Amino acid sequence: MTIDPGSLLGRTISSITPTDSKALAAAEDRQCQLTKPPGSLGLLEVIGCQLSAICGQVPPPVPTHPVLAVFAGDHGVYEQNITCWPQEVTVQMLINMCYGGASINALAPETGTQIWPVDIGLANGVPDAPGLRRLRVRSGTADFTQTSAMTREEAQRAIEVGIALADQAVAGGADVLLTGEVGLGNTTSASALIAAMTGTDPQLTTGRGAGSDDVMLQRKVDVVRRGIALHDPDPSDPLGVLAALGGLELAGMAGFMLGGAAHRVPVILDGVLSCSAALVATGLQPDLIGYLFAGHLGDEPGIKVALEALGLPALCDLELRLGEGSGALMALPIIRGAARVLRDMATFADAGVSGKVDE
Ligand SMILES: Cc1cc2ncn([C@H]3O[C@H](COP(=O)(O)O)[C@@H](O)[C@H]3O)c2cc1C
Ligand SMILES: O=C(O)c1cccnc1
Repeated sequence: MTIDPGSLLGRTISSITPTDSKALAAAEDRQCQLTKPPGSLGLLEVIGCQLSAICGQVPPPVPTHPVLAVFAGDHGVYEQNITCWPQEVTVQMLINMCYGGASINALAPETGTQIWPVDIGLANGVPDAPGLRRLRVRSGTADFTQTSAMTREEAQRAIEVGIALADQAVAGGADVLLTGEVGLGNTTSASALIAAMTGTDPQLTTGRGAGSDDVMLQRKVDVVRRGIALHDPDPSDPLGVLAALGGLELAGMAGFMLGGAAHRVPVILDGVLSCSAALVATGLQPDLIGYLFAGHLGDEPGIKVALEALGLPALCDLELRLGEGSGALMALPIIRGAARVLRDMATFADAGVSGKVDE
């Protein structure tokens, strides 16, 4: 793997350190002193401890300034008839997000989350729209069944767009980052990335995306197989895998994760697209894993495969199959709740509640 150590990606990778094991142990100790049977808050306790390990403090601060970056990109593999929607829906949905009409716009106010729509790789022109960030690296990927989706340089530049956005978000006060995307055809790219990075058969990583029927689903599996046969991707070279199979928005998400971890800020994954990006990003920097939360399980089979490989539990399952960042948004109150438990609960000693009876 050749990444220039002086590049933004190289510097970001080397600035990420493992999460704080002392703070983790202190948080675990505090969980046992709080007025509840130890472990009774289940995953909420695990999340709280992970938040402490991320920021190095017990209790951890309750995240109050969330930013959801929505990376939009088009896919050359669209040509293989792997989605049942017109390609122009990508740009149309990005514009819809700018004007407040997408699912994430409806869900974000519950947590005060800012939405940052980003053109990182749309195929065609994009009209002006409020809040749109124009950071295009190239105009859509190439069809990965024919050639590489993009060059290594483009893959790195797209990752660096994500890193720079995370830098900007944190500089502006963001204390938790959420990953989102839109890109018709992108579940095919994600299935390919997950299959390649985990060595799993594409039949097990490929799902129906935005509503493929049985025939289209089988075509998607075949397309993924062809892509993997053509490129023979090497999981020890995550940048090469990403360049071969795409997409630009997945690269942007990977960078956003790395950028968050470099600032010791938690990052919430969304569905199958961000899970595929997380495999690439943790391949580039394994210590990233301590900063990631898996927002939800969802319907796409690739999510389960990816989360098992990453070793991350999903925080909830609302049977979502939308993307955009919708599942990450729904997980945020759970993460906030976990931080509040460590901050606001009384200890047995403080509250005068008797401890467990020794047997
Ligand atoms: C109206 C609409 C809004 C969406 N918002 C997210 N997606 C989701 O569906 C797409 C992936 O599914 P596939 O791989 O089957 O094309 C991505 O854009 C993803 O964000 C949408 C899809 C549609 C149709
Ligand atoms: O898991 C997801 O995020 C997802 C599933 C289907 C379509 N688009 C996104």
